[in-house]
Amino acid sequence: MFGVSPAVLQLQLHLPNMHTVAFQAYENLEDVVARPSSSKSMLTEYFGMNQKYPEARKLLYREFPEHYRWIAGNKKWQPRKYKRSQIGRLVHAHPAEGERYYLRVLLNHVRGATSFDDLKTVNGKACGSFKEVCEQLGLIEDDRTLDDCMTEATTFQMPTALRRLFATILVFYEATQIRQLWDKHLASMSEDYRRTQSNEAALEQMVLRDIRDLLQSMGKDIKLYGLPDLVDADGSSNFDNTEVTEKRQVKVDQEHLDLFSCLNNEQLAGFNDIMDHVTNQKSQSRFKIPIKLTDNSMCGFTKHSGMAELLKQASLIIWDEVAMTKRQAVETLDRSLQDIMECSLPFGGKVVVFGGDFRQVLPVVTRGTRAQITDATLLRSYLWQKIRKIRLTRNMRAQTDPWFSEYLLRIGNGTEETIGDDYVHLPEDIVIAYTDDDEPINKLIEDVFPSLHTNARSREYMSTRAILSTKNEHVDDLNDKMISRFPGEEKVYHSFDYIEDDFQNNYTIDFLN
Ligand SMILES: Nc1ncnc2c1ncn2[C@@H]1O[C@H](COP(=O)(O)OP(=O)(O)OP(=O)(O)O)[C@@H](O)[C@H]1O
Repeated sequence: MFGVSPAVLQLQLHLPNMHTVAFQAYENLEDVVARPSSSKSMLTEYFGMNQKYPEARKLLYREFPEHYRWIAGNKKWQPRKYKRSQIGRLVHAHPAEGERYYLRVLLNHVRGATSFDDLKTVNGKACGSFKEVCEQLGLIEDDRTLDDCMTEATTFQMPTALRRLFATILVFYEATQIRQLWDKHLASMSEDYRRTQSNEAALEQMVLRDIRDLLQSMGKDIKLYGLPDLVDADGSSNFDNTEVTEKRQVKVDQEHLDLFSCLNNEQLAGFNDIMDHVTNQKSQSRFKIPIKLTDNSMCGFTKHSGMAELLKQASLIIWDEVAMTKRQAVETLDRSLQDIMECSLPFGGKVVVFGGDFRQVLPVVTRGTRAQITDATLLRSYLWQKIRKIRLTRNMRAQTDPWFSEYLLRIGNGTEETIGDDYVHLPEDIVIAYTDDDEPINKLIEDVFPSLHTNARSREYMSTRAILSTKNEHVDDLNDKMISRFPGEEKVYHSFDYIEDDFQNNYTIDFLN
């Protein structure tokens, strides 16, 4: 329930010749590269405009969209006839990206650059890198910047993100005062561990171990950086690794354990069946499955990572709502577990429990046919035959309404009488009659959100009801109608784009809004 005004245009940011070029799969790459438009981007054309028009040079790159319109099809900037409120935002660049980050700093401060080389020239003298230009113009200061970077990050990032940032700084920056940086930021980097560990030495070891693992994943050794000694630096671990420690610390609510006594017969039989296969402790998990799935993809953790260790130790893996998961994701986990466990049984011999209902939502296959969607489900996997099926058929959610519960089951099982092939008759009491005006929508809102005006501030009331819709435009329409029924005045919150005396570029736009 919010809007952004004025509209924002994302501005491309790239080093020379590193911009993206779109092409069709069937096109010849040499032809694509030779095409004149392939060498153009928002940034190169911004330089081009500065070469041609002196008035353009008064603007920063990010101010450009307020005065010029980007014509994406022709890849060119065109002066705006009417001033329309659109503002530009340079896409984010992390300091660890090096030159691209410094290019971003420069574009945010230098007006009228006519080329990358022009941007690299200070007082007529060519510099070797964008970083050097930033230093010459006083836009960055080395170690202080790193300290500022960590300090800024502590205000809005979680300790895990801070540890990653610290490791990144070590790898990508030639920081000279690493130990001071460590001492100053250790407390923020260990904040999450502090909840379960009060011993300072042990805390320091926990953070060090994380940093070691992060550095290792970037191909570096923690011993290079002069940090405090790591007790288990040789790998003879006195401690478990982070993933295992965290999961072992998860406390299960008594309330949840007590649910066991309420299980119905089917549920109890299923529970016993599963527990027969499991001896030790439960563990739910996340697997770092890659987004692009192929028949050979593997999970994104290495065999010696914390995640692999956690999976090795897990007695049970639960994967819920598997009906909407592409089978390739499950097959990826199968391959990875076989690899980790060095065992060719399905899932490397681990007990995996899948929950789901194929009568509910199936996987999303973009513009897929019915056959392609079905093919993406676990039902079509080589694994399906090997999976033991436990069926839960009693509807416990609607048990106070046996008629509705039976009705849903009949629809799910395809035994409810249909009109044509696809339509079923809905009971009158859940239908709102359609008329050509706003009346049905108003009635829907009143049925789902009765007395909205008086209840709008109740968290319980607002969080236990929702209206679902098929299209965004309907959602926007419903939102507008509902907001107009809210008590109180509408408020507009403004964000700030820059801090006036921020000469060191400590507060980037992304941080401010
Ligand atoms: N044995 C039981 N006794 C009482 N209530 C139960 C029992 N089993 C389930 N329920 C209730 O039924 C509702 C549905 O349970 P649950 O979410 O576990 O079902 P589900 O099959 O996973 O649902 P979905 O199809 O949405 O995934 C919950 O409110 C739960 O508390």
